[in-house]
Amino acid sequence: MTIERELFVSAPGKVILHGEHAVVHGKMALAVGLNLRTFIRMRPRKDDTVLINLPNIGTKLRWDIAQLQTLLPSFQDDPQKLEILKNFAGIIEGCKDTESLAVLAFLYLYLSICGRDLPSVDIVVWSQLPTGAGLGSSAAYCVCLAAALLTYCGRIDDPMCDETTILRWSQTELDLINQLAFQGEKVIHGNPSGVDNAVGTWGGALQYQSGSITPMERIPVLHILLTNTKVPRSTKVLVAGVKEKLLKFPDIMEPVLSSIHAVSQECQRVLKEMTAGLSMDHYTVLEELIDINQHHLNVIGVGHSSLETICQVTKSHGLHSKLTGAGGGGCAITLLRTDTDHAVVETVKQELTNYGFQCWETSIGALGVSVHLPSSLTEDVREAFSNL
Ligand SMILES: Nc1ncnc2c1ncn2[C@@H]1O[C@H](COP(=O)(O)OP(=O)(O)O)[C@@H](O)[C@H]1O
Ligand SMILES: C[C@@](O)(CCOP(=O)(O)O)CC(=O)O
Ligand SMILES: [Mg+2]
Repeated sequence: MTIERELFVSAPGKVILHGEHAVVHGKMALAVGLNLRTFIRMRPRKDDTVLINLPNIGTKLRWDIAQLQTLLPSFQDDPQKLEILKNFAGIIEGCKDTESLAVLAFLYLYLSICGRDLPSVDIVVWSQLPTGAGLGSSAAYCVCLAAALLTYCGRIDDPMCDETTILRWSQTELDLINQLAFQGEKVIHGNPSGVDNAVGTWGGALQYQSGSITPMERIPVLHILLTNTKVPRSTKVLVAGVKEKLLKFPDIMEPVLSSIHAVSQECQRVLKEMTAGLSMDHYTVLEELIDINQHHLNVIGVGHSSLETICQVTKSHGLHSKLTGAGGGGCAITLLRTDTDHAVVETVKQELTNYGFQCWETSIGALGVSVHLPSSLTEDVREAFSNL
């Protein structure tokens, strides 16, 4: 039974503190939810069509449910036949970004495997996250779609059972959302580790390794400067490049990935120690780990001159930075100490902005995937959706 009301769902972006790329090869990553979110609004329709509006990638189109159903036989044979979905998503509208629509088609058709009818709905996805910048926009998109579609078709409960503001699902339901979102990430990334959709689902801070998710119950409030180089890049291409290098130089690359794993472990130990009593020595270790990991990420081939500029500018002011996410451009994080002079931060932000980068201060840790009452949405989100 599909729900017959407007549904608002959101999921956070993420910052990987340590472990990007190594986590694809079975090492540990530490990742935290980011207070920039992706939102999906789903409204019932009665005309057997699906209206899709994805303003962040400039895509707006309509599918007939009947068109989707023509894909079912081949999809049910082998859901991994993603080319069918990409062709469907691409040819129908000549859309430049078929991955997003292929994810949508994939998740829609997955509902049929659950024995659910394909609902006729109006879907709008709008994000506060820059896409393709290393902040997990793809995962936030997949988590929102998975949660909204599973709720809409009644596969998981509608948490909006009473009129409170932000509600969430049970652990079992969150597991299902995460698994389906991971399938969506495979369409976009090709070979994702699953860390991004895990953080999008559960939020907070977590340790991730080979599918095992360990929430980091208590971590200190870390302030970071997030800088977007605005250099576009594709996570899928970068992940494939690291795999190629690993196959070409296994004896050289494996020790580097193992060292990144050790950096993640040491960072986790220090963060835990900080919750028992914070000292400036802790920050010194965190800064050393950032420098070591950034060096390793350059060695495995995912650095970029724009990221090096961020490292040099911040280092000239005594701050330490590393890329976050797939690298090759996108975003970097800079650790701000509790005793970092605000004037220094402002100077650094100005210098980085002069390079054309976008900077914003934030703190780590954000709520995972959530349902919202329209009245509980913040003004900027309400304003964005009012025009869509
Ligand atoms: N809000 C959105 N609407 C539609 N598609 C999105 C959105 N956010 C992300 N995507 C999809 O995810 C892709 C970016 O994923 P990726 O390369 O992994 O970068 P990121 O670091 O942002 O996760 C986009 O090209 C698009 O296909
Ligand atoms: C590079 C990687 O470790 C993180 C990718 O993050 P993003 O898509 O750039 O936000 C890939 C993965 O873990 O799936
Ligand atoms: Mg991604």
